[in-house]
Amino acid sequence: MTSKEKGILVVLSGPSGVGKGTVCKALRQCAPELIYSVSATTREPRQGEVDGVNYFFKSREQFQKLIQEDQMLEWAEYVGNFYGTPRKFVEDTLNSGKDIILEIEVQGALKVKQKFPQGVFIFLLPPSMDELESRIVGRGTESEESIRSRMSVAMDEIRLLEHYDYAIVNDRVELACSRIQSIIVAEHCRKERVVSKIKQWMAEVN
Ligand SMILES: Nc1nc2c(ncn2[C@@H]2O[C@H](COP(=O)(O)OP(=O)(O)O)[C@@H](O)[C@H]2O)c(=O)[nH]1
Ligand SMILES: Nc1ncnc2c1ncn2[C@@H]1O[C@H](COP(=O)(O)OP(=O)(O)O)[C@@H](O)[C@H]1O
Repeated sequence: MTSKEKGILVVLSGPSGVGKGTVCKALRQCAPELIYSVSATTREPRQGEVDGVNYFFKSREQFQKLIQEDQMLEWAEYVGNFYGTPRKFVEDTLNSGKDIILEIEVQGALKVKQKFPQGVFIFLLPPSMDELESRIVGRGTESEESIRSRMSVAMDEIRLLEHYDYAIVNDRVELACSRIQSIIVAEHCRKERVVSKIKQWMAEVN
C-alpha cells in the first residue's frame, strides 16, 4: 500500500504594494494546479473585491468568533484590521496531496512556521523603497493615512526576512512568477519529501 504524499504549504509575504496580489493572480494562470487560501478579514472590501474570492469579509464580532472556535490557523492585526487563515481548508488541501499558497503578512507567517516548519516561506521584495511607494500610490486604493501606515510597517516587515527561506525581487511579474514556480518544483525534489516512500519500499523488499 502506498501512503499519499502531503502537499506543500507555501507562504508568500511582503510589504503592501510589493505586488503579492498581482503575482498570485499571474500564478493562477501559469500554475493552475496550485491552490489558494482565501483569508478572512475585517477590512472593508475594495472596489471590485468579491466576498469569498478575494477575502471572506467579516465583522469584528464574526472574526472574534472564528478565533474562539479555533477555526483560524493563524491571525494577525495589520494597520487596524484583522486578517486570518481558515484552518480547515488548508489542512484538507494538504491532506489531499495538493500544494497551497497563503498570501499573508509576517506576524501570521511566523505563527504558521511554528505549526508547519516544513512549509516553504517566500518573501517578495520591491526593486526599491521608492518603487514600493509608487506602487501603493499608483494602485489608487489607499487613503494618504493608509499609505503612510503601510510604508511605516514595510521596513519592520523587511527586517523579518531572515525567517524566510527565499527572497524574490518583484521586478517583473512574469519573472517573479516563474521564480516561485521554480522554488516549488525544487521543494518537491527535496530528498526529505521522498524518505517515507523509500522506507516503504525498503520494508516491502525485506
Ligand atoms: N496574517 C495574515 N495576514 C494576511 C492574511 N490575508 C492577508 N494578509 C496580509 O494582510 C496585509 C494587508 O492586506 P490587504 O489589506 O489586502 O492590503 P495590501 O497588502 O496592501 O493589498 C497583507 O500583507 C496581506 O498579505 C491572513 O489570512 N493572515
Ligand atoms: N512587477 C511589477 N512592476 C510594476 N508594477 C507592479 C508590479 N507588480 C505589481 N505592480 C503594481 O503595484 C501595485 C500593487 O500591487 P498589488 O498586487 O496590489 O500589491 P500587494 O498585493 O502586495 O499589496 C498594483 O497597481 C500593481 O499593478
